[in-house]
Amino acid sequence: MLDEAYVQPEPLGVVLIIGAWNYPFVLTIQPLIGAIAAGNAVIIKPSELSEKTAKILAELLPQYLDQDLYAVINGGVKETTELLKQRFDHILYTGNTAVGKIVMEAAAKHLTPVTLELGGKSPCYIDTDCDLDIACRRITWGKYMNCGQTCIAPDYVLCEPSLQNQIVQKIKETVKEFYGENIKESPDYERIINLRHFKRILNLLEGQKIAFGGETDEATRYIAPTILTDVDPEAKVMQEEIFGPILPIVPVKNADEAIKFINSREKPLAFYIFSHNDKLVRRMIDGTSSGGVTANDVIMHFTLSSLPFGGVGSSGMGVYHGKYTFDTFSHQRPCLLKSLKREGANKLRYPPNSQSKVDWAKFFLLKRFNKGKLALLFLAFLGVVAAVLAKAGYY
Ligand SMILES: NC(=O)c1ccc[n+]([C@@H]2O[C@H](COP(=O)([O-])OP(=O)(O)OC[C@H]3O[C@@H](n4cnc5c(N)ncnc54)[C@H](O)[C@@H]3O)[C@@H](O)[C@H]2O)c1
Ligand SMILES: CCCCCCCCCC=O
Repeated sequence: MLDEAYVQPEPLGVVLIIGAWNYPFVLTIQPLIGAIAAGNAVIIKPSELSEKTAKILAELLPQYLDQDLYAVINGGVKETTELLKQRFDHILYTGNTAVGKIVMEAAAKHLTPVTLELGGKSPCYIDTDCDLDIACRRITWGKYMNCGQTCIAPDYVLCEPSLQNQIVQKIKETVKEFYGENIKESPDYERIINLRHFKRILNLLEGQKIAFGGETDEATRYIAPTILTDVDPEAKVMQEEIFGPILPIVPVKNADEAIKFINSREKPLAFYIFSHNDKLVRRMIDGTSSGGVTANDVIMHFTLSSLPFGGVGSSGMGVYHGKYTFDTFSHQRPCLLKSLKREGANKLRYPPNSQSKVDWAKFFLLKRFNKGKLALLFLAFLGVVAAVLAKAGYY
């Protein structure tokens, strides 16, 4: 009561931010803002795959920020491997899980804490009690945005078999509304980042029942918005994060089977559920685990700076966004400021020990007062009297 106790956030020191290519600006600048706010020096390593953004970041940042404190280092695996040999005070890495393990291993050599923003297969459950038109519109937006190359895109849909054909039909209509008759000509429909990823995604289509889309063009790395139906949970397309414009629909009997399905796999970065039934929404949230959740929409939890963003299990560790970025890049230092006066009150903890000291300690630790509210009130009263006396200098 008489001492001062507070938490003082302090900068960690030098922070390394390694970005991914799919949203190369936001995935480096957003953490940078929080790291600067928390008082750190920062090294940014943008992804070499989005080479033009990497170049422009290296050109622009030194024009606005102190070059001694904030540096951009460009390069690929070789340069990043060298960088990771250095000692940092925190590393925030965004990218795939395999490289996440490499980053964590390198960080462990210096006991450097890490925030790993990884990926995974984010499921999307559509309930029968749902406005299918709106659900399919929102899913179409979140799945085909950036050509499916979004960490929190709904990876696959789980629904009762009776919904499957309606979902295909409604997504098909929405794709036409968003991108027109000739999707290839749409200025709003993107392409796959490179040939390696293009081939990887095509490989996932092998042996699948294509209910919509499926057209591809290697020369421009175009893959049409595609839907697969009656997908076998063991199929290749269900074993890895798709990160492309392919939406598998896996029929399940009901919500309980969907929960079991989700829980039998690695913890995803996001979980989506569409339903009018609030109780079901809560039950599915309580019965599963994921980095984040949006109900009756997709992606949008990412946009709220009031919510922490991050993965769990194989989809990552640690969080950022808004104040959470500041916290991630700070040490929360607990400070207790005591006075050198009132030594009498401290005698209880000094030897020689005695039963009476133990009894008094129990008294102050409230052990005796867990039964009656009256006793607690009495103790609070005693505390106030002691504080007043101490302030007045009697103690
Ligand atoms: N959680 C999130 O916020 C988030 C955001 C975007 C992407 N992702 C995930 O990232 C993945 C896609 O990104 P990616 O991994 O293809 O991006 P990427 O290829 O750009 O790699 C990410 C970063 O790791 C570096 N890197 C690559 N190989 C390395 C190695 N061997 N050693 C050290 N550093 C290395 C790259 O230079 C790059 O800066 C997906 O799984 C996606 O879900 C997650
Ligand atoms: C309003 C929509 C904003 C979408 C931003 C999504 C960024 C996802 C980062 C992971 O890939």
